Amino acid sequence: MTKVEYKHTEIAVKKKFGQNFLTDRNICRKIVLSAEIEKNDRVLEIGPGFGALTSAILEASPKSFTAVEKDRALAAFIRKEFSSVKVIEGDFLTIDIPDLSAEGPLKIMGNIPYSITSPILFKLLDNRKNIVSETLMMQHEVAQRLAAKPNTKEYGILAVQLQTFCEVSYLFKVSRKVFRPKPDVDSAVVNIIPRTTSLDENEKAFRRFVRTAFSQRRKTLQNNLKKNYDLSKVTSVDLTRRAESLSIDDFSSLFREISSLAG
Ligand SMILES: C[S@@+](CC[C@H](N)C(=O)[O-])C[C@H]1O[C@@H](n2cnc3c(N)ncnc32)[C@H](O)[C@@H]1O
Repeated sequence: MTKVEYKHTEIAVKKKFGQNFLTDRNICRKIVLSAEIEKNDRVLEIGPGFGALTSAILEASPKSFTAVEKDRALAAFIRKEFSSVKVIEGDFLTIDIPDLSAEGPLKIMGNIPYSITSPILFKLLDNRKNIVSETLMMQHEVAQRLAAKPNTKEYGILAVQLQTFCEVSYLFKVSRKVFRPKPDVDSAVVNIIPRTTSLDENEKAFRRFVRTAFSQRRKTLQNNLKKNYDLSKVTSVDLTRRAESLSIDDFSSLFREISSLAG
C-alpha cells in the first residue's frame, strides 16, 4: 500500500480515486494564472487532495471558493488547512451544479481523477449554462483528444461533441515526474469555455448523430449514417468522406440539414 504524508497527515493512497498529488508549486501557479481568476469569480475545485491547487487559487482571492473532495481524510484536511474554503465531502458526479451556482456562474478548476474524466467532462458540458470556464488537468492523451483537429488520429466523438458547444484549448503538458505517487502517464492542462450555439436545443440528437457518424471509423459517412438518417437530399457535405475529415462546422451543417429533412 502506498502512503503519502503531508503536513502531519498521512493517507493510504486510493488508486480508485485517482490520487496522484501535484508537488510543483510553479505548475500550480501556472495553472491558476491560465484560468485568469479574478476577485469577482466564484470558483469550484474538483478533488483538492492536499490542496496543491487550492492554495494557488486562494492567492487569486476569488469571491467564493468551494471544493468537492470524495476522500473523507482529505476533505477534513482541506477544511482544517483552508478555513475560507467551503468544503463539500462528496462525489463531484452527484453534486448539484445549478444549486452551487445559484449566486453566479462558476469557474471550475481541478486536477481531476483520471478514471472519471469523461463523466466529469460530460457533467460539466450538461451544466455549461452555469459555468464561465473550466481549467482542468487530465491525462495527456485525453487532453489531446479533446482539443484534436480533423484528420488526426485523436479526432473523434469527444472532440466533436465538446468543441461544438465549447472553445477547447490545449494549454501545456505536465510531466508525470511532478506527482506523488508517480502515475504511468503524463498530464496536460486544458481550458474549456462554453459558448452558446444554435444546436443547444438539439444537443442530445446531435450527440447521437456524432456517435453514429464515427461508429465505424474506416467507413464513409454514407455507410455509417444511412441506417438511421435520410441522406437522399444532402448537399452540404460529400458523404463519401469519413467522419474524421469533417470540421466542427461541417458536422453542424450536416446535422442541421439532416434534421430539417427528417422534420
Ligand atoms: C489527481 S488527484 C489531485 C489532487 C490535488 N488537486 C493535486 O493536484 O494534488 C484527484 C483528487 O480527486 C479526489 N477525487 C476522486 N474522485 C472524486 C470524486 N468523484 N469527487 C470528488 N473528488 C474526487 C481524490 O481523492 C483526489 O484528491
